[in-house]
Amino acid sequence: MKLVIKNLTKTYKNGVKAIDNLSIEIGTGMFGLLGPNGAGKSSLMRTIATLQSPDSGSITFGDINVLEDNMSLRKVLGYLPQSFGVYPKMSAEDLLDYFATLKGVSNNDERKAIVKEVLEITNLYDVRRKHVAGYSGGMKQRFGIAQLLLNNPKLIIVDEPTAGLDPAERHRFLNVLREVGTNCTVIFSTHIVEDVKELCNEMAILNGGKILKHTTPLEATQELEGSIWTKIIQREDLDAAEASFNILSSNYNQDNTLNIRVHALEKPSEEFVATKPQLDDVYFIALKQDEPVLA
Ligand SMILES: Nc1ncnc2c1ncn2[C@@H]1O[C@H](COP(=O)(O)OP(=O)(O)OP(=O)(O)O)[C@@H](O)[C@H]1O
Repeated sequence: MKLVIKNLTKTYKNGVKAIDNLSIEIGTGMFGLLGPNGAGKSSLMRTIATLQSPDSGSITFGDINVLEDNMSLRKVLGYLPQSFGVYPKMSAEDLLDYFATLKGVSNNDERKAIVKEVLEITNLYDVRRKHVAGYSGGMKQRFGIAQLLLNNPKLIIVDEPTAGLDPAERHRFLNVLREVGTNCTVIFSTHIVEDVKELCNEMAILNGGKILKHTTPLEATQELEGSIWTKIIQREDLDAAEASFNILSSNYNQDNTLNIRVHALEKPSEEFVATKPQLDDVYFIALKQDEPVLA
């Protein structure tokens, strides 16, 4: 089923335009919504999840008119907000059983089966009797996925789920999401480029409430083939290099020199070496091109 968003706009009471005439179509699979803090990712996700209304525009999911028929969308929606709040001192198993009851699964055996299934998918079965309140950050996020799977959603929205997770937990979480996302639409927001690279078959870069680019990670990096260059410079030469070249990023080497990455259609100068484009380059170029031009 396809999610189709047309001309969506949302201005908050304080005058911030968080979504700015945004249009996009998202099909089945893992979709990464990448953008810096304040880009409007949460505003967009809350709007799709029917938790807030836009000022104008339309959203449809398959044949559901999302803005006019909130309830139909909620039946097929699984949503994991940025912060899930405080958990009661209940075991994962009991809490999921409770959530399943709230979601209308009244038959005992049916409830037991679905709770077991979601615990297995999220790799929490072995710790099902532990209190969720005592879970690590990564386990809590996986529990968040377990609860949203209870109603067998067709559209899953997860808002910056990897923020604050250590590398091992992040890896485990992404694996769970990958498995879950094989036959439904998953929209996953993040400011971590690596998340999108590892997980998503399609992506958009969002800034200032607008889609700057809608692409696939593969296409986006292929487009830059032959236009990314690196050079090692002395630390004190960075300002001069910034004035002369279109620097996308710079990394310190152990000897205190810097490795700069530059975007240019032709070799910027003799000492530069061509290098393979990365998804970070795509992200930085999109954001740079969106910067206001100062007079
Ligand atoms: N309820 C609100 N009232 C007023 N302004 C808001 C509200 N929610 C968000 N904003 C503002 O709207 C803009 C977009 O915020 P949003 O949270 O959607 O971005 P984000 O990309 O999710 O960022 P983050 O990663 O920091 O959550 C920001 O300038 C933010 O301060």
